[in-house]
Amino acid sequence: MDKLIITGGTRLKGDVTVSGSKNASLPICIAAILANGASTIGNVPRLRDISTTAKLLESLGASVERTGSALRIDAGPINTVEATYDLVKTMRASVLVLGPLLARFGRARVSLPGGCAIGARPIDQHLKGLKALGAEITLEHGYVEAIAKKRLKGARINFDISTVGGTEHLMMAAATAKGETILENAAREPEISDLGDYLNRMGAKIEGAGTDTIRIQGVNELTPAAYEVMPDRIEAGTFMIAAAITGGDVRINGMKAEHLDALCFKLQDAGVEIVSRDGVVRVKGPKRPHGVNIKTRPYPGFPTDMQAQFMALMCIADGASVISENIFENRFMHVSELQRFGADITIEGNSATVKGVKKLSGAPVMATDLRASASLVLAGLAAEGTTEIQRIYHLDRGYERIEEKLAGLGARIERVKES
Ligand SMILES: CC(=O)N[C@H]1[C@@H](OP(=O)(O)OP(=O)(O)OC[C@H]2O[C@@H](n3ccc(=O)[nH]c3=O)[C@H](O)[C@@H]2O)O[C@H](CO)[C@@H](O)[C@@H]1O
Ligand SMILES: C=C(OP(=O)(O)O)C(=O)O
Repeated sequence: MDKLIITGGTRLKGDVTVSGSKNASLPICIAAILANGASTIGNVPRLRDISTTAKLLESLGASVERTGSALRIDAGPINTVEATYDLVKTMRASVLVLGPLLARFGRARVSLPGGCAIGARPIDQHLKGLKALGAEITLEHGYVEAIAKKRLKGARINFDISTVGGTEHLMMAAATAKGETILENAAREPEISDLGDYLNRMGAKIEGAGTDTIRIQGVNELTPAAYEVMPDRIEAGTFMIAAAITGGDVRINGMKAEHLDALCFKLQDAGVEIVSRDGVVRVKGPKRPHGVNIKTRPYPGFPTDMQAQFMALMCIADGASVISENIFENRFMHVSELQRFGADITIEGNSATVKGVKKLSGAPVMATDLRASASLVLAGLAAEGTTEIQRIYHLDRGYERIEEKLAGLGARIERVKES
């Protein structure tokens, strides 16, 4: 197992380029199942979750080849409709194969994803929607079995809560259903619009992706298509905080600033300078940020996937901040690790009060989930002395070559094999 060793205290400076979005690549690669042929998906990051997706698609019979940042996914040869526990347990998004398999083959058997470090994460909204489209669903031996005796049929589906995966899942399943589907109270994350654009490129008729009402006119079939995935807004946000927390001056290339408005406003409130021009976002950190409160919300609110990283920044703020997590019930795993750096944080219910300290000091810590790991890297960059982060396989799920990119900005960071 690899670990990261960081010697903190360097102001980051220079240029960094954002990779393709993990959270858009996953549903888009899975949507390729819907066409009987080969789609080429560009700007797909090299990440552990993407290798898991490739393995999952191959386990169904598809062929997946990578050339540079593009994946060619030939879903023509798919001959199995079962996604096993071994694959689904390592990546929750695997459950999204259920709808496309059901739509194309009339049946599917997919392991229940179960909970994970950040919460229980049920899929009731996904299943409610598939049932509304006419699927018969049974749960047995830890698997969801779905059967559609006839072609799925369009329906009006009102989500009880805002769910990104649920919205994506039903867009895929409804794309080839008979008639019209209307998704109400749909999630509005940019990755949903990206999936909608890819599906439309395949011949789907989807309007309103990115708003809370999505209208889908079912088509008879989808055809393979080429597509370029959007930039990763969470990776971009993480680099913004890396600049802010080190008092650095970093130019971030290839990001879409408009996807990160909520984060940008909060960073500016904290005293961070942000200038966006010609597709480049320049971020200059203050001597010391001010304490700022945040509440995580579905898009366009403050993203839960940036909560841990923002908390790392608040650990060295001048003043206190209250950070409320409203999306996942257990997304404060990083708190006990940040405390090892000397951070002053107390948790009450779904809120953490962070009293900024002047300096963090490097410490041995352990990564517990993807964004928690990113917060430890950020704290390590700001801390005095050396930080060792173990279990960084979590980080490799979502950040492409993070140590190389940070080293390119002057960070003293190296990956070593754990003995
Ligand atoms: C691969 C991917 O894109 N992952 C993102 C996606 O996860 P994911 O799609 O799993 O997140 P959801 O938006 O579905 O979950 C939001 C909340 O709804 C709950 N819920 C969800 C579905 C359901 O059927 N029932 C239910 O109760 C979840 O437990 C959670 O508390 O959106 C999250 C919220 O922005 C992000 O943190 C993840 O990075
Ligand atoms: C929680 C995340 O991913 P996933 O939904 O794949 O667990 C994330 O990207 O921060």
